[in-house]
Amino acid sequence: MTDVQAPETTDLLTLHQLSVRFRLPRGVLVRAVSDAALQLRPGRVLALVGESGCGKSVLASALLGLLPGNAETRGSALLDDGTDLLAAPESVLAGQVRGRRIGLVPQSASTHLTPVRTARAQLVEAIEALRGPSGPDELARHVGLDPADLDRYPHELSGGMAQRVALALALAGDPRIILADEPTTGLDRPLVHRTVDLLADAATDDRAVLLITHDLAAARRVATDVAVMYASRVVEAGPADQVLGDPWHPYTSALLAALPEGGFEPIPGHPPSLTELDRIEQEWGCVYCQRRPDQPGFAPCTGDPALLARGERWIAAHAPC
Ligand SMILES: Nc1ncnc2c1ncn2[C@@H]1O[C@H](COP(=O)(O)OP(=O)(O)OP(=O)(O)O)[C@@H](O)[C@H]1O
Ligand code: NI
Repeated sequence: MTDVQAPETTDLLTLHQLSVRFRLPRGVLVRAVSDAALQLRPGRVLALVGESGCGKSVLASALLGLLPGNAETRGSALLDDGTDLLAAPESVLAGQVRGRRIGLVPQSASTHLTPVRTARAQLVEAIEALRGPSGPDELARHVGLDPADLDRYPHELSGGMAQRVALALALAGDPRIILADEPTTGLDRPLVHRTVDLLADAATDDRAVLLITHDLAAARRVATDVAVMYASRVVEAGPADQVLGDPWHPYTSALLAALPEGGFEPIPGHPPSLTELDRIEQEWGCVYCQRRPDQPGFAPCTGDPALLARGERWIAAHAPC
């Protein structure tokens, strides 16, 4: 009898020490992403959360090869076929990655659509350009849209319908990864819920979803995994229920305390300037220590932000308490 082995789950995307910095005039360096190490797995929704300006969108742009000319990258971002998104030429990124391997859900579905053409015309164009395997009606049904609604112009679509069209467009090239950067900006709470639920449904087809958001409540609703980013670093990552239910890093606790159900306690102070991180890390060990030096029981970290891991969870810099 032969042993039956469970199939290995392959990560669809693996980030190794991904770093991005921007070179500004007069030798100033902006450290936007520092040593990010993350995995996207089929069937899972990874929420990347953190305050405005911590580097979430820069990380997304790095994965899509859409960084501006003054950006420098280090590390790697490997697709399951070995393609390194940081090293691939633009011809590969444009022809094989964007839309085909990674579908992008825009920040604002309604403004993303061309106003003078029906949803169907735009979807058909995307399917043809990406040589997608599904027709427009099939994609519409897949995202819970009545195919007849594809014949509407964008201004005739409700917010929820526009979101569904945007997701259908992102799925047109049948990508295994969906990347959504702040897809709920400006939406009311019920539509936020419907939008993230729709993304979570996309993950159930063995896709991976990377949901970038500063809406922790939305992340909690659908994420299977959470990565918390602060001042360019992922400071804590792991299964969503564990990270959000029992945070290890004080920054994660602080983000949760700022939610209505956490008591609306704003995080004191401000994140540091991303041009100052080298100096702050040298002085304080970790940048979050510098923000909250007066917190009771707060022992500043020393040395580099070494990773502490237990099972699927890990944090940087702060020992789990
Ligand atoms: N081309 C650039 N040159 C210099 N700095 C840049 C450039 N692009 C982005 N940055 C800086 O990188 C940092 C990270 O920005 P990013 O947009 O990734 O933040 P974010 O976490 O996505 O915030 P938000 O939640 O507001 O979208 C910011 O301080 C931003 O000013
Ligand atoms: Ni610290």
